[in-house]
Amino acid sequence: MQRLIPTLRQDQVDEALISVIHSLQITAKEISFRVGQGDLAGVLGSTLSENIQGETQKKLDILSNQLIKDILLECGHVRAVASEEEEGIVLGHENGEYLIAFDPLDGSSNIDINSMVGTIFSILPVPENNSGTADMFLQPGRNQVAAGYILYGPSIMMALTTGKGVKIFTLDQTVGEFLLTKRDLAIAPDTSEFAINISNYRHWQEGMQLYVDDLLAGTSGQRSKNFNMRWVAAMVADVHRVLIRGGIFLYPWDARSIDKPYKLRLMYEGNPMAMLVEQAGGLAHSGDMAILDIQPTDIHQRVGIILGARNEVNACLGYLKASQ
Ligand SMILES: O=P(O)(O)OC[C@H]1O[C@](O)(COP(=O)(O)O)[C@@H](O)[C@@H]1O
Ligand SMILES: [Mg+2]
Ligand SMILES: [Mg+2]
Repeated sequence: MQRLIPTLRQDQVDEALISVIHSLQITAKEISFRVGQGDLAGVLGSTLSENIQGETQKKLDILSNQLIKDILLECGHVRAVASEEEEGIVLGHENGEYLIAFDPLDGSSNIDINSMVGTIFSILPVPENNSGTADMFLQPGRNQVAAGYILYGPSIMMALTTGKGVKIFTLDQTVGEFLLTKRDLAIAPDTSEFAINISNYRHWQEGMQLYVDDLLAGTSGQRSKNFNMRWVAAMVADVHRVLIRGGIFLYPWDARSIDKPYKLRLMYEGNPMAMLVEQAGGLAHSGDMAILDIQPTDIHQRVGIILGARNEVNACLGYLKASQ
């Protein structure tokens, strides 16, 4: 089986970008070791602090953030990083060619129950102005040169796209190398599996409620088809399932809180997952437009997410449109 770095060279990925991905590979090994040790490494549980989103930080959120930041900033090709756990950007090398936005630990609520968590990353080019401010990051996801995630599950996997399809690498813990285990992932256009946190039903727009009503009605409803539901409560794991066996994943607009109508973040959750999904032939939409076409205005902005099987995403958008 082929190793990660030679695979990237074969795909003619730029050496500077390979070096950034190599650094991410190191962080993956460091974090996965600590996740695996769990209580033995004293990494479970919450801290007394909150992040910029006002969410209580888990010990592993902080530790993963620090590890990724330290390792990426040592790589001479990183101009700056932006993280879910950092209010502002952190500058790296003045001549670095890339910007990395990341969610150091996605699915934080799963940490203490020994369930799936992951790291999500988005790699953007440094724009011409190279201003050294957060503005450098405010580029549509379409500009991403690479995106992916590391899933700390029963096995440790890296899903990666550099714009030439999606590949999955699995960490061989006996040699400490990520090996290519799947290539050319393709999401089937139709599905009968959906993922949404249905406890938010009463807060959704009418179109979303009607769409989910029809999924639940199965063969007795308009869709004349039964649907199955899954919810891991870690986007990284729910999207991984969509990439591997198809499906649709939704975290739509909801009216729980006026200043937070969306839960998930654009720069380090929506954009990287949207690039992976589009590269696998699926669709990724916010409810208003393709996620990758959104012009960001803030590194921590939130976004609606409807992604996965092409025909199913279009079916959902049809309900939203019809109820407007
Ligand atoms: O609490 P809910 O509605 O199940 O939300 C789960 C969602 O929240 C998240 O855990 C948010 O990510 P973080 O853990 O990085 O804050 C997503 O991974 C997941 O899809
Ligand atoms: Mg997250
Ligand atoms: Mg997180």
